Amino acid sequence: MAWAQPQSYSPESYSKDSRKRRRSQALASDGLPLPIRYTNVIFFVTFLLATWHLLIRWKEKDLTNTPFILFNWKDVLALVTELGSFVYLIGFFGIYYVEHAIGRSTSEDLDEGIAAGHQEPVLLHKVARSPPQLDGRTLVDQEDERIARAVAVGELPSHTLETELGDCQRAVVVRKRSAELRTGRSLSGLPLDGMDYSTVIGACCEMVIGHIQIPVGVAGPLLLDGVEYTIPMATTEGCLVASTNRGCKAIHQSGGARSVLLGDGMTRAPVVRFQSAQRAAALKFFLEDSEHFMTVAEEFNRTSRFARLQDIKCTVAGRNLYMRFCCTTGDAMGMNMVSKGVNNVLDYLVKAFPDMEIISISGNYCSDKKPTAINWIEGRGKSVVCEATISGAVVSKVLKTTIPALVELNMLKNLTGSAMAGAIGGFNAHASNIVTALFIATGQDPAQNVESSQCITLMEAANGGRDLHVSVTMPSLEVGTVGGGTHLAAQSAALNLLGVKGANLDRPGANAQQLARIVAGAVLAGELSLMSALAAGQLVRSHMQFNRSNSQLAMMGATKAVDTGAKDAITEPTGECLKQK
Ligand SMILES: CC(C)(COP(=O)([O-])OP(=O)([O-])OC[C@H]1O[C@@H](n2cnc3c(N)ncnc32)[C@H](O)[C@@H]1OP(=O)([O-])[O-])[C@@H](O)C(=O)NCCC(=O)NCCSC(=O)C[C@@](C)(O)CC(=O)[O-]
Ligand SMILES: NC(=O)C1=CN([C@@H]2O[C@H](COP(=O)(O)OP(=O)(O)OC[C@H]3O[C@@H](n4cnc5c(N)ncnc54)[C@H](OP(=O)(O)O)[C@@H]3O)[C@@H](O)[C@H]2O)C=CC1
Repeated sequence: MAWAQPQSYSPESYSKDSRKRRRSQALASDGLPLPIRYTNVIFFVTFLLATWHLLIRWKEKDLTNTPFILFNWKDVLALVTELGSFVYLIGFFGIYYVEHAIGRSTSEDLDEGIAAGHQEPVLLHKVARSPPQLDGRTLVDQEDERIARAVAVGELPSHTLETELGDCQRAVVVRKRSAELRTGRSLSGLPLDGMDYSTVIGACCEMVIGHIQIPVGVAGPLLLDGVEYTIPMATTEGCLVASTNRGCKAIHQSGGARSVLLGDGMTRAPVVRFQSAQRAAALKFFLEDSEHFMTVAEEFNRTSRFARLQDIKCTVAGRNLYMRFCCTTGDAMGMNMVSKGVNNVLDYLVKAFPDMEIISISGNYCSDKKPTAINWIEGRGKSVVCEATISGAVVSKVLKTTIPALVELNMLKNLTGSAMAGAIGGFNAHASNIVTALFIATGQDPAQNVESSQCITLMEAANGGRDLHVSVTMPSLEVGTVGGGTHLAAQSAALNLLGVKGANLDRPGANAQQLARIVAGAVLAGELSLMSALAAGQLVRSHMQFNRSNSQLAMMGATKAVDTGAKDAITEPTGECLKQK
């Protein structure tokens, strides 16, 4: 079996480069969005000038026997400047460099790495104890095969490989091999090459053994709010990209789609318990008081430069209280940010309400990764509505159906059918298809497709029946352009294709909001096309063409042979099975 040659990564060079990069890219503050290296120089020079002026004046007054407390306007200005610069230098310059000189906690390092648009192999910094040994040799000097065997039999913990070897790429090679040895099953189809695993560890995945390939297609151009977008979609469902592409064409030929951002706020809802329902209600009323809200918001906001508390919605169940904190999160999707902020608030609240028992930081009233009515009604992440007016000619020529057929189908399927099924936000044909393909392509959290796909699709005849008005309303689109998997090379390329890569430096949050609009626009295209295919009785035929090709059929034949005969046995020479019985 051909093994990838591990690249060598030096922990020292990582930490030096990253610190330098962070120092050069960090901003002074929200209110002073200049790189910290410039503000440091400006305030340092101002401090020196003011000091120099005051010293000269002091000498003059001494010589002329003028009382020191007689100030002219220049002296007052110099004093104020001196004080201001001093506060800045202590508050920012001092703390910033002291923090970096003494080293920061892993999580803060990670936060800053992400802020700078990079992920760091944070675990690598920690190798500072005596090097681990295997058969009397230091681990790094051992053969990969020997280390893999040690991991396979439990002699060496698998999850410490990155730290012990100080090399993410090599750790992945060794772990993959150890999984083969332990199970006796081949992983030859799982690629190792083509991914920089140092960007994964400490940010996206643990116990890494490779990466999965998902084809990425493009649909479009999608004409949305006057701008053309090429939509990257990662999917294994043949026909999906073709369908979205057709929807984009119909929208484009009808003058484009328009979108409106209705709301923006990520939520986290802890559950706390009291001795009585009365006490639970007391905290609810406390938080509903605007003065208390301001104090709580201060506690929350100090945990991030971007997360800003907007609202707390409380509900009582017996003696338990659920508090749904909602905040803006800049260009990040925001789950870590909102959780960090809520943690701080809980620390504060427990001092004011010592009888409050914190059950969990998440009480499912948030609601993350579950289909719920609260997200559907209140919204979560970005709430977007997107619409288009499709001309009758395009409906018949591009979509191969009629306006009355689409309107009737929408009513009977997306509204009545979904109501009969008891749907929560599932009043659409396949919003999740487009949401998930775009989520995977752009590094979103794929599990959040659950609530992000909540959507109501509406279709009505317009302009006296000559045109079709179509819209999608999506209250819970949870997307970000920084954080999570957005920094990985492939995902970041997809964001770049859409023109929303990374943080928006001029208007923090604008990139993530734009991404949400694009997702809604692509869903509109997908809805139009699938609904048309259903109305025209085209669905099965199109899937036979794009989703069950000849090569697929051949593979299905092969699967039959497997079903009747040999199991998915190992074919690669992976050695004997070392699985512990
Ligand atoms: C497949 C089509 C688009 C053919 O549709 P068509 O109208 O026969 O195709 P056409 O050859 O006349 O081409 C029309 C346009 O479609 C696009 N198009 C056409 N072919 C391609 C292609 N190969 N690659 C890229 N784009 C393609 C392209 O824009 C093209 O214009 P052109 O560029 O030629 O000027 C149509 O039949 C269709 O949309 N079918 C529906 C498929 C679909 O939406 N599948 C989604 C999954 S279904 C599911 O999972 C959810 C479900 C169904 O269970 C949910 C529920 O309960 O409802
Ligand atoms: N903790 C949880 O309960 C859950 C976590 N997740 C996971 O959380 C991750 C996403 O969390 P999320 O909070 O979005 O991301 P991150 O945890 O990656 O946090 C975003 C970081 O980027 C910084 N940042 C820099 N520029 C910006 C900008 N313009 N706007 C916003 N932030 C900026 C933030 O700074 P600052 O430090 O100043 O805020 C913060 O440090 C995903 O991996 C997801 O899978 C998913 C669900 C639940």
